[in-house]
Amino acid sequence: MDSRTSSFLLCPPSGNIENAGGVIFDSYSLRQQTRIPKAFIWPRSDVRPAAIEELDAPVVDLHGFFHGDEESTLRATELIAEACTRHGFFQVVNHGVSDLLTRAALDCIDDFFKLPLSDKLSARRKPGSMWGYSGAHADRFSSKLPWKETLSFGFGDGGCPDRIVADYFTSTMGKDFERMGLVYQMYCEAMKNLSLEIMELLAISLGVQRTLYREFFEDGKSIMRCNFYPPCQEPDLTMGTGPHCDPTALTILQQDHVGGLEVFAGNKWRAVRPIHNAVVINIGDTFMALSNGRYKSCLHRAVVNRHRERRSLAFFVCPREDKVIRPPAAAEEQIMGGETRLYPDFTWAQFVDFTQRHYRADVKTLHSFTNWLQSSSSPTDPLA
Ligand SMILES: C=C1C[C@]23C[C@@]1(O)CC[C@H]2[C@]1(C)CCC[C@@](C)(C(=O)O)[C@H]1[C@@H]3C(=O)O
Ligand SMILES: O=C(O)CCC(=O)C(=O)O
Ligand SMILES: [Fe+2]
Repeated sequence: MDSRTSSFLLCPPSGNIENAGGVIFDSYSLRQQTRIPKAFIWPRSDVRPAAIEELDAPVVDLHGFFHGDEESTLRATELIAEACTRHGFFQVVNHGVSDLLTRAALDCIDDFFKLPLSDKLSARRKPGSMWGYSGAHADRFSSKLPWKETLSFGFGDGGCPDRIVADYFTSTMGKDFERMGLVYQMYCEAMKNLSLEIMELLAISLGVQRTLYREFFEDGKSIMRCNFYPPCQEPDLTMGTGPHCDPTALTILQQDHVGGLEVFAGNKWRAVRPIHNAVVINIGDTFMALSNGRYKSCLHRAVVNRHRERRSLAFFVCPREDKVIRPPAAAEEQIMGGETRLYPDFTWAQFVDFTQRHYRADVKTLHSFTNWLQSSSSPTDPLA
């Protein structure tokens, strides 16, 4: 039998495990095989060509902005405007997130993903939920499986006091995870605060009222995702995370020092070298729609390597689910500039539902969603 057809159903000491949604991914047992299963092999067009050059994107120093220095703020917003108009990607330093907290959040990735599989499965994502543990999304997809394990959970809906993350860890995984829950509770609070500061910079860079996007997003419920990418014996055949634009509005990504994030810009894949004390900011589909396409949703992917594990923390900023995504009326002139609308009105609830129940997010999610919305509401649709 071709070794690639061997099932990657884990055969942990406790024997086979079937979950409600299909097979389970156990990177440990997979790594013992000389070849990766066919389900993890991606089309050549997704994996090749490898990135050779590095991405030339600004590293924006937030120190002056945080201290009310108007000239430094203006410089920051000019760098942001140019980067977001081109490829939707920049990095920030002096962002105010404690290095100790960042290190603790990254270390907790190892603490969780190195647990025995049965412990991770106690937190496995349940069908219909975005929260929980997932191995290669093997319970959702049957091909183009990403070589990664993820742990996702929600943060904040404006309610106070917000202990939603800390409570999630203890209620789902038990008292032993209380510290991990507190670390991620504090990390998400820091990410939310930083995201609202970035929203102010985005508003200034677009020439709209400074608090416009802060107010739009401050009562939103964001999504936190811990990514763990095991080493892979055939790294050139698979993807850690395939080419995609984030459907959300803004992503704050903390990567470790290993490297693997790539951005498609200037008609080629470019490597994003990790910068110590910097975090990545990328524009997502929802903010591209809010800006009527002025700011680009960043096309990116994550590759894996043969020898080193890689970890990343992705904080996905979302608006409240019922908020209508359209260029704000108060900024009509600055955003639209007399141009026509590129995208129909939609709510975040509709879009996220599309990515979870109807469509696997990829390089053209917003375009596919727009077509889906319009076809399902067209008068010819008998179900309309
Ligand atoms: C709304 C979302 C869907 C995904 C998580 C996220 O919160 C933002 C990024 C999306 C994703 C990472 C884009 C690539 C494909 C995907 C399936 C993945 O590799 O995890 C996407 C996430 C998802 O769970 O659908
Ligand atoms: O791990 C990375 O560097 C990128 C992950 C990513 O793009 C995502 O989770 O949406
Ligand atoms: Fe992403």
